Amino acid sequence: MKNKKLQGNVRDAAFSILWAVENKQAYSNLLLHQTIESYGIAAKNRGLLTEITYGTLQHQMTLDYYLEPYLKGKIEPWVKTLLRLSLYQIVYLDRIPAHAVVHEAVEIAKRRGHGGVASVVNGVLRSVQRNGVRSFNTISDPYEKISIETSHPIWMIRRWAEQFGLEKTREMALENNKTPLQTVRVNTTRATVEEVIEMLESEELEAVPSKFIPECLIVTNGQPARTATFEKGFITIQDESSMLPAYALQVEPDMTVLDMCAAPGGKTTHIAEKMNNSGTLYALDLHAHKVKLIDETAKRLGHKVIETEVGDGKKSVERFGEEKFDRILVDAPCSGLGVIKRKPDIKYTKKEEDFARLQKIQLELLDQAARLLKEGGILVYSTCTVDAMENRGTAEQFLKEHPEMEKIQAALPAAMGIKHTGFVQVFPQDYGSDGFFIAAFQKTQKTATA
Ligand SMILES: C[S@@+](CC[C@H](N)C(=O)[O-])C[C@H]1O[C@@H](n2cnc3c(N)ncnc32)[C@H](O)[C@@H]1O
Repeated sequence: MKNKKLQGNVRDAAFSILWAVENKQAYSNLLLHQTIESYGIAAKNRGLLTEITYGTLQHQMTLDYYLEPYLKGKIEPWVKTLLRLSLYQIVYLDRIPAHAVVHEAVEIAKRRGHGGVASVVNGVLRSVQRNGVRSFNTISDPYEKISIETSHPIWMIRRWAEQFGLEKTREMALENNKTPLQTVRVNTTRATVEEVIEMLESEELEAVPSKFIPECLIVTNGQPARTATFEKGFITIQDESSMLPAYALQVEPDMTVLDMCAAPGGKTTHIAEKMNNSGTLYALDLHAHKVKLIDETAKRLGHKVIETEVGDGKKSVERFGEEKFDRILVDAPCSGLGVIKRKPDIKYTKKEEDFARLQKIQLELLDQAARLLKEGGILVYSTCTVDAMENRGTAEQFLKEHPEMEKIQAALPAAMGIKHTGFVQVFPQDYGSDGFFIAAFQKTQKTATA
């Protein structure tokens, strides 16, 4: 394939992102921002670029199922990528005329390949246009049907169905293909929710309060990250589920708190707000470049209690000593299956063997946290994933290994109406937020080895 990009062209830009995701295992969300810059995509076309890129990734397996009967012989992988993104527009986007999609695809095929490739692309897309796409009704296996219909790998569907049932799995997989809500957290140390709504309105955005979390706003129109309200530190971009750990921690001013896996600092800064900026809040992360992001956000928001550090949570007893903290959050590195809506590439890059490896890391981090915690202190373990082994399995294993720790009910906002027995799995379809897991523990006695 020739590397002949066409500046300013939305489809060519989408193609280059999708090809890099597939070919170089690049992350779509990071690439999207870079590509908007490098291609010089006009502001009015950015929404379309996002829609085509994410939509094609979200529906990739479904698109392949639709394409298969039309592909004769061997086809180069990049041509398949081009066909997927073109078919996505024909099948899923009503407002774009099919002939325009075919024309653009043929132009890209000519520029990046040659006349022969262009004629294959033209032939396939015109045949689909004429004959339509096949239905899922001929797929008799229920797991395979959900897998193809919602474009999730079959192992993931089987695994979820075994853990949560087929119906819940289907609901979750369908939800994962929806556009995520845009939510922001109001910096309550600086302004009230009402004041922030007014500020956003004065910048021509529309925002409504969430039904579940008092400081959460749902932005229904506009880009909050590009506002003065954001720049001046009145809001943080954060998913609603990610606002739960700061509640579960039950922090109070003047406490000593550790956020063990803190970057980029979404939860650290929320905890600082709940501490009303009084006390000490250590924010640790393994990666220096990510710790910088916590510093930047804390500065923007005007938070003074946060002490950032680059360090390995697995060695944090060595660093801080035992029984030092009133509260600890372990927002652990995880498989991320709760954020598929935002990062659809996760569906295709995760492997089933990842869960055991992640569980091992999480248990090591939690083990350190138990030792760092003062008697009577609270530890919250959270992940942005939906997997029973990784979440509940880790929490249960942790309790087995730590008789000094007791499971307690996570203190979550009452409006969420969560009836739980100590561990909370939020599914993406429950509130339209990310899939998320929270477990809270209290230390009932000193660590035996202390
Ligand atoms: C789920 S993210 C944390 C998100 C963060 N709590 C927030 O709300 O913005 C997990 C983080 O754990 C960090 N991490 C991974 N292994 C770690 C370790 N051994 N010690 C400390 N941090 C680690 C990663 O760099 C990553 O930033």
